[in-house]
Amino acid sequence: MGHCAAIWEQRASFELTKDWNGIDEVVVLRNPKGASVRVSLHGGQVMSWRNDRGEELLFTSSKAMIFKSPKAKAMRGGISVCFPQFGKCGSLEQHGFARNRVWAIDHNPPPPPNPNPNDSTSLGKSFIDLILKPAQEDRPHGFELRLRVSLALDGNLTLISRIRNIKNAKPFSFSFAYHTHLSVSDISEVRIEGLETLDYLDNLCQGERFTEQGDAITFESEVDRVYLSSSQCVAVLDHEKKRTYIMRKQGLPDVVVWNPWEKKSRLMTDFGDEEYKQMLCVDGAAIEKSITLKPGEEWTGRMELAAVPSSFCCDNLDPHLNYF
Ligand SMILES: O=P(O)(O)OC[C@H]1O[C@@H](O)[C@H](O)[C@@H](O)[C@@H]1O
Repeated sequence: MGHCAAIWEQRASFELTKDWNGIDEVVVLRNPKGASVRVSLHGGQVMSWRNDRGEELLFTSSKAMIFKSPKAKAMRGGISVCFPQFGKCGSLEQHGFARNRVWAIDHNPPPPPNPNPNDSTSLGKSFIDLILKPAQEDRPHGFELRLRVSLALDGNLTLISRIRNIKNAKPFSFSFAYHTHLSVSDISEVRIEGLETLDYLDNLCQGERFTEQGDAITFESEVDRVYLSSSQCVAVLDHEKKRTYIMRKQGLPDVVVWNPWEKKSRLMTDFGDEEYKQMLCVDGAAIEKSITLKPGEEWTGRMELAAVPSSFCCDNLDPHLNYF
């Protein structure tokens, strides 16, 4: 294993390339097996995650508007960062400003505050560190948001966000989500495991609280829910593709599940009428209980995604296990 890691580290690299429209920079991470991840500096948004067979694992709308100016909205698809607000719960634009801003590459990120000796976040991985600092008018103002996006040798994608309240700033509170658009073969063939029996807030019923009735979640109409206090592991099973996405998370107790279904899809200008069939949003999030940071404090939210053959899941997945 040590030998493999050494070879991998020599080869680990990322390329910095210009986006298709020549305006926004995109970082491309590759692993030696051919898996890749593309991250835009616009929004710190993950735009693509491909496995070693070149299959795209994230959904992007064919009508997605690619950022055409620094003020452009987030692209419809991939994984975007919702900060400091989730949805419309606050005075800011939907899902906060972080996904609409141009981030910078962080060439010298500070070490994590409480390093875990077993944490191999950077070991054997290709990664990029990005940073977002507040604009003059931003509230909260005293934050620094760091995002590490890494691609492992096994093709797993990990996002680690660290939000710090800088010294001498006022305490502030925020919500957070990794707005994750998974690519699925057919939404009616998909089910989510790991959220059974949980309470959820239903955004289609003014945020009213309900309890899931104990079955895996399947889809036959619009869904827009925030599942509360979930375990660290959630699985999305795609029967037709025989593929399972496994989401492991830390610091992100909630899980948003969203599919606009037919009627709402038609109202979205950057989304095809039929594309709801090929997309499912499952977001690792901290929404119900907002996070509060005093000056000098830091919060970390980590989400790891794996895409494995479904046979792996049946035999090996226990959503209640601690995978970290
Ligand atoms: O169009 P946006 O801003 O990316 O949001 C899409 C959806 O994102 C989900 O996370 C929300 O729960 C939905 O309410 C929202 O409609």
